[in-house]
Amino acid sequence: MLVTLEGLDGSGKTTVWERLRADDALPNDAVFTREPTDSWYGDAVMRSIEDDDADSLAELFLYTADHAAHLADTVRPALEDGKLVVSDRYSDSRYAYQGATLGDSDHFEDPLAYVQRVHEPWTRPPDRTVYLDLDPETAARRSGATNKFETADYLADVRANYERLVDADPDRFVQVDATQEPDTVYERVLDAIRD
Ligand SMILES: Nc1ncnc2c1ncn2[C@@H]1O[C@H](COP(=O)(O)OP(=O)(O)OP(=O)(O)O)[C@@H](O)[C@H]1O
Ligand SMILES: Cc1cn([C@H]2C[C@H](O)[C@@H](COP(=O)(O)O)O2)c(=O)[nH]c1=O
Repeated sequence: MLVTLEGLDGSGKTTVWERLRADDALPNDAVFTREPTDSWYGDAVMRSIEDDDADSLAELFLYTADHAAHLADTVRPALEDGKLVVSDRYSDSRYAYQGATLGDSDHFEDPLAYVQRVHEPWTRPPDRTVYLDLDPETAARRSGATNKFETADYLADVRANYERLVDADPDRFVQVDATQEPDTVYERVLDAIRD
């Protein structure tokens, strides 16, 4: 089973993911993974994140290459072994974030739908996605605005894209209010995974 954690920068995904990894409530052979990955594909993505002038379309394909390698090297093998996989960010991050960065492009009428079409023939959709919902101002503040994505204006567009994804697939998404206390957020996420 593939479970993904999604949300704006600063919504608390990594905090929850690290706590899940340390918690014996989940199977002890569960695989904890993340995107961008810890690989040379992920390194290329990180270089792009740090480049304020990176081309948005080129950046989409860097993230997408990282996802393809992540699927081949980590996600599919673990699922074939019957393991639970918990990923901190996954394909919905591309749909929401690159769907927003490509919003200024003349090439696409609906950038989010385009990014989904790029993935559709070969990706492995999550079985459950926990969406940590947070307002863009708090997200920008919590994340420390350390990269070009971490501004309230941009994150407002990303949040609108996440909301569209949640509305389109209500059976897969479980929405958790990320303004709650960390312990409460954690319990809600654990319930969603156990369910
Ligand atoms: N429920 C919460 N309430 C208040 N602060 C929180 C909560 N959860 C996490 N934080 C704090 O917010 C900051 C960002 O948390 P975290 O790194 O887990 O977010 P993230 O979603 O993984 O962000 P990014 O996508 O930028 O990596 C950290 O300082 C963390 O301690
Ligand atoms: C996977 C993925 C990530 N991003 C953005 C979101 C963040 O601002 C950075 C790095 O992610 P982290 O969780 O803060 O380490 O990259 C993106 O735009 N598109 C993606 O597919």
